[in-house]
Order: sequence, then C-alpha cells, then structure tokens
Amino acid sequence: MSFADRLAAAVKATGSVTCVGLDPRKAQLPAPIRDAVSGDSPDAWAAAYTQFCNEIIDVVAGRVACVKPQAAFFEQLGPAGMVALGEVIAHARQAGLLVITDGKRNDIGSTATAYADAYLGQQSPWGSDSLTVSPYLGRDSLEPFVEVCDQREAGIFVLVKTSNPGGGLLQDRKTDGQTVYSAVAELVTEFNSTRLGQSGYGPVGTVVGATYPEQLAEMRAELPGSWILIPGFGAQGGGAADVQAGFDERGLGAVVNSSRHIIFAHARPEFKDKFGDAQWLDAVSAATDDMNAQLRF
Ligand SMILES: O=c1ccn([C@@H]2O[C@H](COP(=O)(O)O)[C@@H](O)[C@H]2O)c(=O)[nH]1
Repeated sequence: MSFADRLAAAVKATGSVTCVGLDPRKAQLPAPIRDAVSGDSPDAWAAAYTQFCNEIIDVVAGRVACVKPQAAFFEQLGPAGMVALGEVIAHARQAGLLVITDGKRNDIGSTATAYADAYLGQQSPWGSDSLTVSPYLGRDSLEPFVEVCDQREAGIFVLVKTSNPGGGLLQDRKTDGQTVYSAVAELVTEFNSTRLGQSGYGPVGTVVGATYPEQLAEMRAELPGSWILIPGFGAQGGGAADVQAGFDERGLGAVVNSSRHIIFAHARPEFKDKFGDAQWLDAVSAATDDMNAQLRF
C-alpha cells in the first residue's frame, strides 16, 4: 500500500491525527532516565535516548497515527546517536507506527539520490516510512526522492511554509505575484498528479506550520493531493483552531506534530502537580489523550 494510503489507514484506525515528535534533549529528560546515565559519554546518552523514545512509542502506539524522530538531537551524539536513531525508527515500525524522519535533507540531484536511498530506499539501513526534505535546490533535487517513493511506497514531506518566525524571509518572497511557498506547492501538486492513491493523496507531502493558519488554509486548497505535516502545535503556540483548515472534508489530509508538549509533558504546569517524575509516562499518556481530544473536529 502506498505511504499516503497507509497514513490514511493509520488515521482511520487510531481515530487520531496526532504525530508525536521524538526530540530527546539531555537537560529535559525525565529524572528517572537522566539520573540513570552514568558519566557523560555519547554511548550512555544514546542508550538513554533510545530508552526514552522507545518507552514513549510503547505508550502512544495504537493511539496516534505516526511519530516523527528529529534527527538533529540524535546527530548531536555523533555515531552513537545515529545508532540510537536507527533503533528508535525500527522500534516504532515494529509497534505499528508510521515514521516520519525529520532530517530536512537534500542536495544536488546525484547526492539527493544517495540521501533518498539512505533513508527510504529498498536497502535503507534506516527503513523510515518517510523523510522531510528541503525544496530549495529545485526540481531535479526532489526527483530522486519521488523516484524512491515510487519504488518502496515511501513518502516525503517537502518544506513549504515552515512554522518558525523567520521562514517568511525567503518563503513569502514573491516572483511574478506568486510566493515562493506557493511555487513549491505547485511543484508538489505536479509530482503527485500521476501518483494519487485510493485515499486521494500522493507520496509527496508538505510541511506547513500551525503558526500560519491563513497560509495553511491557502495551502490546503492549493495542495489537494498532498498530506500536510503541521508542526508548531503546543510549544510554538499553535492550537486546534489554527490547524483545522489543514484537513479535508473527511478529516484526512493532515497530521499535527507536537514534540515538547507531549514528550516532556511531565514538566508542563498542568501536568506537573498531577504526575511526579516517576510517572512521566503517565504524563505523556495524558498529554496524548489531551491532544487527540482537541483535534477531534
Ligand atoms: O516548520 C517546521 C518544520 C519542522 N519542525 C520540527 O517539528 C518539531 C516541533 O517541536 P515542538 O517541540 O512541538 O515545537 C521540531 O522537531 C522541529 O524541528 C518545526 O517545528 N517547524
């Protein structure tokens, strides 16, 4: 089954459009995991990251559509961190969760082919279901990813309108009256046009931030065949009302990511008093329920 159709099936099966972001950070790990790290070696932290993420995966499996490990936090630990990333991806897939690896990769076409093979190809050591990709090297840099998606029924999410305040410097720039983000969306629509699955969606998804609700509505209309990954919910200020326009009339077409507000829920004021440090996974569970409830339109 194509990635787009698998994502639709996951949303329907779980009744959830939540994507749990796996962004482990040393300083914010719950005390039971942080305090068990002996020394300061990358190996010790990598083991802690794997345990932290895998325990979260076990709590949210079957209750959310997908997870999004953020490669940056694993890369910070060097080779040991990359091994941990591989273990987390494998664990999530074994738990039945779709995995969006957030790496924002790309390069010139010949190198993009290597990135596409690395993360999504038949022989990929990562075996991720999908990958976030930057569009700024142009059409020929995206084509290798689309080809690999065709071969392995994988997916990509192309940055269109990112959630950060500074993204507009380039993305909102206009040429011949069209914004750069709209030009990227046009290219994505073209790639998907011959690849739409039963769900009505193709393998080339997009990223549009919850922090830009007007542009999200605009992009939903311009991107009829593209799953939209919506980051920026929770810690960055986006709320349920901001993401509503990202969905189609069936409640499909978008998944909403939250990282810090779910995985570090034990430190949020509304959960802190209710759950002690030892119950950090109960806080993750409660935050997941809360987000699912908020996004049941
Ligand atoms: O436009 C974008 C693209 C990616 N991200 C990533 O999503 C998560 C958000 O984490 P929160 O803790 O929920 O803020 C993080 O991995 C970002 O790198 C994004 O925020 N915006």
